[in-house]
Amino acid sequence: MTRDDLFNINAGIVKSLCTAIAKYCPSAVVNMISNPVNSTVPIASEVFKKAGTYDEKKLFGVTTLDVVRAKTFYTGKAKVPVADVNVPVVGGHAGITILPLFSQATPAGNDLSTEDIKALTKRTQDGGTEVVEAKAGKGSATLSMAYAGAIFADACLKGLNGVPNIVECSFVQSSITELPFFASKVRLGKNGVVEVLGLGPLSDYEEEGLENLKPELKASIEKGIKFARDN
Ligand SMILES: NC(=O)c1ccc[n+]([C@@H]2O[C@H](COP(=O)([O-])OP(=O)(O)OC[C@H]3O[C@@H](n4cnc5c(N)ncnc54)[C@H](O)[C@@H]3O)[C@@H](O)[C@H]2O)c1
Ligand SMILES: O=C(O)C[C@H](O)C(=O)O
Repeated sequence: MTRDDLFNINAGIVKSLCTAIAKYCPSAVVNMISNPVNSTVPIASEVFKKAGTYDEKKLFGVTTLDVVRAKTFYTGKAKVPVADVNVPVVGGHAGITILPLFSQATPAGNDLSTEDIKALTKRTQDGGTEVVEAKAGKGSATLSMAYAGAIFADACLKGLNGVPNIVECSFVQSSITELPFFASKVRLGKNGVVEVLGLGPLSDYEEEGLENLKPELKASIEKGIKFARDN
């Protein structure tokens, strides 16, 4: 099962929860973790627009798990201390839409080959599946989810409390590509998003990944918008 297969069940749940958010806590910061995030965030935006409460600075898709995975796998290969590692992950939160930018990873892992980078990228994209397969029929990808969710929620709270320079990757309304929603580094502040940061310099491999992910991500976004408008 892919995250997209969850659409039929979760789209309606997300829509009803967002309808309640619009009614009872219309100015809340909403961290959307329900899958498929690439569609549920657009669903939420449509529900909030219809209710007149949409604030694009306060709607986030949680993609932190992809960053946690990219950092962990990179650390293992690059032999650098995990506590110091940073890897931006952009695009979306499903399969090839997850695009880790290992060319921007810090500290740099200078001796990583192109094949290493390709393998790390694939492993990050398939991180959830790897857990599901390891559990061998005993359930979903329940590894490090709470950890990732807590990192992102904590960053949002720090931003809301005025702590400066809080930056995390998240799937947000965006104009850094032609797609209306996109995950990239986002600066967080007292009202949610302060700034959606650009992608920075990409390697040829990442440029190719970026172009390859756009059709799937576009379709998932449009599917969410259509669902919200038709239901
Ligand atoms: N974005 C991410 O990184 C990420 C990480 C973890 C989980 N997820 C997603 O989060 C969702 C939840 O995963 P989980 O592991 O916590 O699942 P879970 O089954 O443990 O929990 C789901 C909860 O939703 C409740 N629920 C069901 N229908 C509801 C409704 N109509 N209204 C309100 N609540 C309802 C259930 O009672 C249950 O408590 C899934 O869509 C999963 O794919 C995403
Ligand atoms: O895939 C899931 O079910 C949860 C989460 O989105 C993940 O990346 O593991």
